[in-house]
Amino acid sequence: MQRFISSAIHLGPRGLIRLPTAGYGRAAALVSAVGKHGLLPSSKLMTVRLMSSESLAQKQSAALDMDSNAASDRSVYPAEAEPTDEYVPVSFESYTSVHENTKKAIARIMKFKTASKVQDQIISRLPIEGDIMVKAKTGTGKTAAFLVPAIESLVREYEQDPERGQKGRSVGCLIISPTRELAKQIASEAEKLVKFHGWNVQTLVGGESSRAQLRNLDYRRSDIVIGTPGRVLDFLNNQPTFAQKAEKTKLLIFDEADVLLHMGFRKEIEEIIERSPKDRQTFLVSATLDKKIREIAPTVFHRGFELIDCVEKGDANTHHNVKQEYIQANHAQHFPLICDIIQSHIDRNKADNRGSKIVMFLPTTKCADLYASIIGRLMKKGMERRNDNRRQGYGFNARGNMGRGGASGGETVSLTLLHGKLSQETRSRRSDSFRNSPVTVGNTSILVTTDVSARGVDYPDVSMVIQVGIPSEKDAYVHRLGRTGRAGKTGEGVILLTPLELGFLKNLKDIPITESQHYTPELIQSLSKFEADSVKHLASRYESATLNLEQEVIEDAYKSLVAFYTAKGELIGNPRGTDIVNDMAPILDLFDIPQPKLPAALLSSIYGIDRKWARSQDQGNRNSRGSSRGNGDRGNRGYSRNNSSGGSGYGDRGNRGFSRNNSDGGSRGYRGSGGFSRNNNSGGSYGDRGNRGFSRGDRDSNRFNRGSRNGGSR
Ligand SMILES: Nc1ncnc2c1ncn2[C@@H]1O[C@H](COP(=O)(O)OP(=O)(O)OP(=O)(O)O)[C@@H](O)[C@H]1O
Repeated sequence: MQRFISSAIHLGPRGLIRLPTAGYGRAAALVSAVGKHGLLPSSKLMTVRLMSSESLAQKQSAALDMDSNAASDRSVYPAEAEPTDEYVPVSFESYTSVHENTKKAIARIMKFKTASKVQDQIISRLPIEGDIMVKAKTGTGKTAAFLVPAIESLVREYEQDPERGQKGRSVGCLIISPTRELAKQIASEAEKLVKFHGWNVQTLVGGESSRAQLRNLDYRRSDIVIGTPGRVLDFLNNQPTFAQKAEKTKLLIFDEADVLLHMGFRKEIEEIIERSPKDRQTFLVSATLDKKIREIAPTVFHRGFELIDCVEKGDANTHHNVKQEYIQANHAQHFPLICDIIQSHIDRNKADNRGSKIVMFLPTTKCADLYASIIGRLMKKGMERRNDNRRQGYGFNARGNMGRGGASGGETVSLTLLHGKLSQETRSRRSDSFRNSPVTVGNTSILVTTDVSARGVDYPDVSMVIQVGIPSEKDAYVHRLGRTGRAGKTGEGVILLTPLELGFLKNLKDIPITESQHYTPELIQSLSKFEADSVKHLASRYESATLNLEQEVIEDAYKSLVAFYTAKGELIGNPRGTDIVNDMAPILDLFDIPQPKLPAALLSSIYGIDRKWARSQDQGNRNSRGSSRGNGDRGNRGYSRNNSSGGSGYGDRGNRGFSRNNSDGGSRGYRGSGGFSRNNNSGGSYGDRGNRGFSRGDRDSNRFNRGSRNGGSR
């Protein structure tokens, strides 16, 4: 057997497997046998080079099915990285193929001593002649892993033709990045790495003056150009001088390729490739290799490529050094719960003599606005608004005591809001401010954001990621979580899921995430009523934090959530429109806000999901007009499916525990949404909670009653 394998497989340098023309079944057998018989150097990961031009596209595509998402199909794919020995870090100094100027920058400016695994996998192969596809976990140093080879490739090119690098002559290397932030971040790392070469780095991103960018291209060196797909394509099509220079580019790199594709840049990628010279080298870098990548690979690579997969077989795409938990809670329970999660995290870090840096993701910008506003105010104590508060959005600077029960003093909490609806300038400023915030003990920085910050963005030392609700696509969970545990550090990850969102867990089958044992339903309930010791002191702050909230802000957040889940239903098992509206309703209940009219476009999307319900919704919209806030008998709010009695549909809202100025405790307690009754002393408000929890089916007076469905579904 061994002799057979040896003759069929050529071991390339550093354990590269070359599969000449063998069919896939055979190749799989061979590779698996190689693994078993230990013919490969165990410390080296496997990569695949497909040598035959025949059915290249098919083969390349098949080779990529090594991603964990394709686990079920694994048996038919050619090569998988068997678990390898622990990677022993290699010092950058030891790489003989890296130019001294690059090494000097790595040591003096970047201050990296040893290469990360993905960096070693690539740099140790230098010089790389062909195309490569790289897969490695988030935060493992992929940026330098492709920048160093790119620089070395340019060094060789300039040695052969010293005039090539001269001002305005050509674009040395073109890097495509999905977002402006990421492009800037890559540029900043590239600038450091080329410092001692005396080269120049340029960015071509939207939101900035094209004229200035063109001027730079004409009059300055363009050794490394990093751009977003839209702007690069615009220049290729409309700026002949740039097109001419780009046509000479020998190295094309797509960073965060999975993100590019998920953001819908496939056409742009194809066009950029179309406009690039055929004798170029192409690198494609990604944290995940999914179906979309498999589909585009044949277009990106017009010849064989090497797959450098640093995620071993059976390993998740997330880090072992990041503990992941999920907590089931509805929106009405979120605010005190989130404060408790944050404060516990701060306390743990404080015990380790560290500060805290937390990224909190929300599904929509409107939600991010609302959560930043409330969490920012809740986390303060004796906080003064920063002088630059207007610039910082909901930036609060807490000076003074914010420890539990007022125990500790001298702590600082800052909160920054960042999402795609802000101007580029504001985004950049806030992003830098969070990046540079200190993580020394006593300092806590919280970034409240959306998926705009999910991928690629490097905020060093993030100690925790809180995901409130699901991301906009399943792989984004890994990317969001990847903002912590970077560069080998530890981190914590928690995702809050409403009953409906629990369906998202099916997408995380390969991810080591478990339900929180600490946040039991009882604890969540007691937190949500501000009864738990850890949050008691927040009750009055919550009162003032929400007192002047505009109804519109809450309505907008609610509508955005309904729209989001209507569009993303697939991720949570395609729920019915009624289920979505029900699941999101606690956020309205919390603030005692009647059901707002949903925009027509959204209604029609929901019609598509659940026509019958949508008809009643339409009717309800008509009926509910004119209902005003503070109206005791909200009765018929229009969304009730099984609720025929106007009066009991919403009944006496004063009973629901969230009512302002309500002294009539009443008896219903309504849903298990937890809550905080302002000025409401009635114990009866939550009287029957214990039994009802999230029960939907048994709510006789629930406007969104789902009929016979799952009573008590917690
Ligand atoms: N060899 C190294 N030694 C120490 N720190 C490193 C090294 N390489 C990278 N880093 C640091 O690790 C962090 C993550 O690097 P980078 O942003 O390149 O990761 P990534 O794999 O591209 O992440 P993502 O998938 O999220 O984009 C950065 O702060 C970077 O400066």
